[in-house]
Amino acid sequence: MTAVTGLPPTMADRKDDVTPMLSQYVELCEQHPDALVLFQVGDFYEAFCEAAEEVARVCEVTLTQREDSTGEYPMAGIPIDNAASYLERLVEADYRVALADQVEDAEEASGLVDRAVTRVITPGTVVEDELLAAGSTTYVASVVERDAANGERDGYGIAAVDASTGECFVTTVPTRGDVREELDRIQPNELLVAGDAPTVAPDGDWMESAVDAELFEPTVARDRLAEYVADPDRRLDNDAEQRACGAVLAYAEYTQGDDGPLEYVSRIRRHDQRDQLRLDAAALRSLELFDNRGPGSGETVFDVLDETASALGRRCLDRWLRRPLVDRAAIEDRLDAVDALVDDGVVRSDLSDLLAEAYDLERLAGRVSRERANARDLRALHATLSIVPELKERIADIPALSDHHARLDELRDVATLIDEAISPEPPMELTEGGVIKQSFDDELDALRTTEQEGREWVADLEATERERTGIDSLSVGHNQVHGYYIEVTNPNLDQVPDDYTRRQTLKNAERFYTPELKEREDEIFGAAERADSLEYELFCEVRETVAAETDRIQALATTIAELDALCSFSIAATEGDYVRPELRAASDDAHISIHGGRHPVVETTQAEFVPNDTDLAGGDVAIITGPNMSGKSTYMRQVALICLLAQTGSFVPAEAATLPVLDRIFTRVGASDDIAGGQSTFMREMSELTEILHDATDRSLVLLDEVGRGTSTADGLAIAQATTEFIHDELDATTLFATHYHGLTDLADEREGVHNLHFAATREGDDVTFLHRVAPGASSASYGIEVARMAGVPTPVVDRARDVVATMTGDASDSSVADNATDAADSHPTSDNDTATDPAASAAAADDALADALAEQTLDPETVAAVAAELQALDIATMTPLEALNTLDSLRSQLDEE
Ligand SMILES: Nc1ncnc2c1ncn2[C@@H]1O[C@H](COP(=O)(O)OP(=O)(O)OP(=O)(O)O)[C@@H](O)[C@H]1O
Repeated sequence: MTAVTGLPPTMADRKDDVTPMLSQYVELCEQHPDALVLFQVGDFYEAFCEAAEEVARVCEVTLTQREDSTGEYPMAGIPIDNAASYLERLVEADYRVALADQVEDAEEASGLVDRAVTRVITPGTVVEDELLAAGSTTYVASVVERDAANGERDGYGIAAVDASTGECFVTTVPTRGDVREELDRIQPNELLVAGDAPTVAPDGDWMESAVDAELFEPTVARDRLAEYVADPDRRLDNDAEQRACGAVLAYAEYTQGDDGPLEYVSRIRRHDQRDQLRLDAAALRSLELFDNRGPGSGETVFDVLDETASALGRRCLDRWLRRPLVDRAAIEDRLDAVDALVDDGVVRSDLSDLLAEAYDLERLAGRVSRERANARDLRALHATLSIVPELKERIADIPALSDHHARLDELRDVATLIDEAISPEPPMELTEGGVIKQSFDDELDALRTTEQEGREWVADLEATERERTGIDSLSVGHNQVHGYYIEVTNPNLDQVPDDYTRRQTLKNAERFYTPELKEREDEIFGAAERADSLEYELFCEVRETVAAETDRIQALATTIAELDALCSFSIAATEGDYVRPELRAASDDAHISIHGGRHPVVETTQAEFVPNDTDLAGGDVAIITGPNMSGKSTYMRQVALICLLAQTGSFVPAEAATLPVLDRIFTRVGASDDIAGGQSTFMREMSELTEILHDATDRSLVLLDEVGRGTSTADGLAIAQATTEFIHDELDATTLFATHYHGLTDLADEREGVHNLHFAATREGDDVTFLHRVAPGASSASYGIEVARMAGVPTPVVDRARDVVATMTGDASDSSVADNATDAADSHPTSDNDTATDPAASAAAADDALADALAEQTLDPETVAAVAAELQALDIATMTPLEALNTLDSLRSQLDEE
């Protein structure tokens, strides 16, 4: 089903013959051709014709038929009071939803109520609290290629804005690969593109939104930016940054109802890739920082570290993990603060308790500035401000937090204003009174007194009139239609005084008013009405005064957020038994030295996690071998994560760690771990490898996990070996390389900086136990068949596989050759064992022998052709390993029969 935006086709056909109300709808639809327009009719947002069908389908609401003087047409509506969940569905279905609200009071409107689009809701610019997860970020981003023809250097300008908090930043990156890396880090919900502008949009989880190319025009963009920063040319690095940033801001303005610049976007930050530890997309993914796609698991590194108490802190932690630091002094500052909080359990828990009372100041500031904050929001702001003095007091004696102490602005003026002006428990509605406190405004107090006195007078009226008239059953009441009345039952009507005027006749009684009651009534309602609207005016004034302090509120939000993130690090460190890493001096090489290191996530899932040491001098390459499932990947990731966490300022899961400040972490996981994607996975693996070989430096950490396995064994090994040699000889990047290519381990003999490490396993009978302990030297057996058996591969296949191994190692008489390969790791803890007893070496020899034998053999060309055709027809990407193994076996037997 194609999406329905703008004017629904059926409505377009009859647009000249619709009621005035629908012609308003037509006009608004035409003004928003890319959005699905929801049109307020009373308490509902309605859509018509094809748009109605779509709303009914996506939101699962009833499709009805509306009939008016011009005919019948489909209509579907969602209740405004409960719109959030429906809007969420529409946005999830990739719609931009334009809300056309009634912008006049229906009772006051003369004729048709005026409507206007007040908000366009899109995945990247949602600001409604109900639609946003607490502590999350929602960015709309855009990427513009630099104009080489214009004398600019190659590269791309990237900008992103979070319309709910006003956070806005730009950066410039040199290559397309870097664009991808930056977008993976930002994780925008929406990416703006324009056909006629040099926008770039790599595939990703974001929704692509086509916008008018004009937004990217250099002069248009610069003019827009000038509304936000004093000197765009100085603040932003180049034309592409300006164009990208101008466009995202224009789009954010459009979605907020096009009321001009967003005041709460008070600064535009520039990120420079060189100022942060760079993580490529593969690293973000495979280190499972934010997303754990592993089977049966769910926790991410973020989850383990997240002990934040507030949404502000959560967002800050997220930012820190996405952008670890490279500035030693800044890292040490954070570590000092965490250290101090680890040492002082009382302050730590007090801080955490206090921070839990902080509301989301970043979003509050956004709402205040957009004039969307209600009285409860201001009270929430006040509640947050009121914890600041105590926060200050708590951290006053901690030197490592002196900067935060100085930055904690109590915003007393704002706090006092809100406290004096806004009722402690105000209603949601702003126009029905109860918002402004007594004694804040004399005129308001006078009006409320008049109202109050009037009501008291009315309350006393019953007694007074009973006495005056002698009618004991006389009562005073009020209803919406007739206002105040005096009710007298029919039997007493003869006692009614002359100044009573009849207002309403009931079955058993008559209702009256007196001139004075009428006068009081006018007074009461007049005063109440004026008071309500005065309250609204006063509220708006207070909100405006607060909005003028947006910068200070945002600065306070940043400080509180940082304190929360630091506190979270200290809690995670205490609970997880982490230590403070020691950073090497800048001049030292990239030597990584970890004692008793652990993987922060895997250790939480294992009853007994085995800690492992790491000692890699800068530029060292560790070739890691070992059976499947023995812990190679976990080990490599734990080394990378320990380095990464240290550079975010966190303590690390180890007994001790002395670490360099890295510039980049690269990870490449061999093909078939990400089978999806269409592109040949091997091709992708190689192009990612290319990036490493171009960009890694002597301060980079490179993790290679089974790189090369997407192609034939010989080619794979050749590539793996050449890669290792290049990294070692040319790049000097510290590298961990997990591989099943045992041939690679020979490199350790040839090159000084190449070491072998292996993971051992023990075997008893058919049972393999993994020790998960890293040891020097190469592993001797791969235990692949054992793992296949443990995974449930049927016995005939396992047995056959053993036979094949046995044949290849030239020992056909012993089908349990794998058993013979007792754990060489235990008996030969170092690799360089005698090749004659090394099954890996004998397997290689067997390979050669088999190849020779095959070469000598004369096979029937027809059979060979048939096997080749069958091989070519295989759709390997969709086969299970078991099917592959069986097919291979059957192909082999066809040749064997020859
Ligand atoms: N140090 C450890 N202590 C305890 N358990 C561990 C340890 N390391 C890994 N494990 C467990 O072993 C499992 C397999 O680890 P991992 O994926 O690292 O193995 P691998 O050698 O990389 O396997 P493959 O070669 O198949 O990719 C992990 O999911 C975890 O449950």
